[in-house]
Amino acid sequence: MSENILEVKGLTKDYGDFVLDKLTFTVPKGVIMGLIGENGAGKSTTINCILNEISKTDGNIEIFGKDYLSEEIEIKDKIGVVFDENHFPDIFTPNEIGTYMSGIYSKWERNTYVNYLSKFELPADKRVKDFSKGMKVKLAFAVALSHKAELLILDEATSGLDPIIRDDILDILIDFVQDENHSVLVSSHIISDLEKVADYITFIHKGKLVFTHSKDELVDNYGVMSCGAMVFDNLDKSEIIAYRKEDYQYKVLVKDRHIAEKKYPKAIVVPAAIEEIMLFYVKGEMK
Ligand SMILES: Nc1ncnc2c1ncn2[C@@H]1O[C@H](COP(=O)(O)OP(=O)(O)OP(=O)(O)O)[C@@H](O)[C@H]1O
Repeated sequence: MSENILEVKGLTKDYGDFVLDKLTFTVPKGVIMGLIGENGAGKSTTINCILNEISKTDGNIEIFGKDYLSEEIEIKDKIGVVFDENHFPDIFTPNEIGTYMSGIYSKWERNTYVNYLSKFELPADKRVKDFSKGMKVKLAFAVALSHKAELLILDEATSGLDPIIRDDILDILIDFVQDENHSVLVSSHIISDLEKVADYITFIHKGKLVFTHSKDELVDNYGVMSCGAMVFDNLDKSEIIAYRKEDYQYKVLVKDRHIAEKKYPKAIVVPAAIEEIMLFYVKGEMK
């Protein structure tokens, strides 16, 4: 059995004016993979292709070592999904949704579901149409976490939640992957949340993969160097990912801050936060 829960190889979706272009990344067992990118980068397109909600133009996707298209029912049974919009018919109550889900998922756990409804303070007998947006998302989490899923796929799911419940959800995700057999693929604009919990980060920009790295590798190695024009002019192009010119100095994103520190003692080099790395790639200039 593969050590990867999800393998995406050369995934391409051509919308004409937008192309998700030969995206390749893997989600190993036991990890939380954060998917980042600007608005319109292609995160939802990637997730929708993975879930076969839209058809791909090209490429290969394997989940649990299997081709989605040939074993969709078995695979869907083991995936918990939360989007930022409501999944459930408005006229149902959480109790009715629980009954319905027990017929959908082979490993539905009513007690777990009832416990999550209580933990998330969701009224079991109120219709979903009268729920707030955050309550609907919490309900989707309760369902996703109550059928012994092995893979959670969350598309911008936590953005509408308050910081307290978001923190609870992050703890739940960390717990979820503890047994080393479960994984999470989570897209989010709240990069600080991903910084807290993700083991890997996959970054898409304008439909193309920028990188897929372990978070430790990013945090340990990437750096932002502040320097004057003289140092900047002498920098080797190959050492720089991108730079931004400020009033009196240059800010430069470097892949290996330890090398930069030694080589340019006059410059100040600090670790790069993931949000900064993303900003440099999207808004920075290349030398
Ligand atoms: N059904 C569609 N037909 C044509 N183009 C589409 C369709 N769905 C998405 N797109 C295009 O694909 C591109 C990527 O959109 P996508 O929703 O994947 O981005 P995203 O990274 O999830 O963005 P956001 O952070 O804003 O949610 C956009 O240019 C969008 O217009």
